[in-house]
Amino acid sequence: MFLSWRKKQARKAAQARRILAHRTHPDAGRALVAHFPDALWPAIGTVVAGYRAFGPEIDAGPLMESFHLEQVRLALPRVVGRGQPLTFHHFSPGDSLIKGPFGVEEPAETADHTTPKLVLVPLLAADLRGYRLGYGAGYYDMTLAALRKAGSVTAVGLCYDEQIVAKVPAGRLDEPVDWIVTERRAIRIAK
Ligand SMILES: Nc1nc2c(c(=O)[nH]1)N(C=O)[C@@H](CNc1ccc(C(=O)N[C@@H](CCC(=O)O)C(=O)O)cc1)CN2
Ligand SMILES: Nc1ncnc2c1ncn2[C@@H]1O[C@H](COP(=O)(O)OP(=O)(O)OP(=O)(O)O)[C@@H](O)[C@H]1O
Repeated sequence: MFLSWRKKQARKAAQARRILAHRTHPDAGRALVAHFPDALWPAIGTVVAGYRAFGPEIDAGPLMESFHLEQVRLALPRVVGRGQPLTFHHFSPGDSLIKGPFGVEEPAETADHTTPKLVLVPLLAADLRGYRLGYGAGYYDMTLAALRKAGSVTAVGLCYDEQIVAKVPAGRLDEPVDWIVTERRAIRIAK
């Protein structure tokens, strides 16, 4: 069956599961911090891309705040347009943001560009091969492909434990994450 159709079905099931998980674990974003692996904990000055949680996404805020307190440089993505990778821009907690497509908050176009070494990726569903589903626009696939081509980057998917499934439909263009961190554990994806 066509991959796009399988992804659409998987996305539907995953959306329902994520809403339920979000309701069940209101403190999950804080629990993530405790499970973030020491081996990945960024050094002072490292650029880390986070995200502003939208709807039932697991909250990356507490993890980003912990990084900020340790002088890690935070960045957030901006949607440039369909078929184009996201761009990353410096961000500090308290900076004003604007509403982008879907109502996701983003830095203004004028905010300084940066290239992250660590990217926190919001997951809709993921499997133990690191394959993931997102909104379906391919933005993170394109973005990770571009960052990986340009240099070394670590992609850490964040999700509720219930979002991990046996197998996510995946194809040639899908870029797996290197780690998955949930409110319960951290999983290193075997290479
Ligand atoms: N929290 C969070 N931030 C994120 C993402 C995410 O998944 N979660 N993204 C992960 O990709 C990017 C934003 N992703 C988007 C994916 C699709 C559309 C989209 O389909 N927009 C419609 C119009 C929506 C509307 O305004 O009604 C369109 O372009 O047709 C927009 C943003 C960057 N920031
Ligand atoms: N590296 C790429 N270059 C060009 N197009 C791509 C690339 N990666 C994915 N796409 C396209 O993006 C579309 C959506 O991809 P996919 O269904 O994998 O989304 P997703 O992984 O759920 O979304 P996202 O990456 O935004 O979270 C597909 O039509 C796919 O062909």
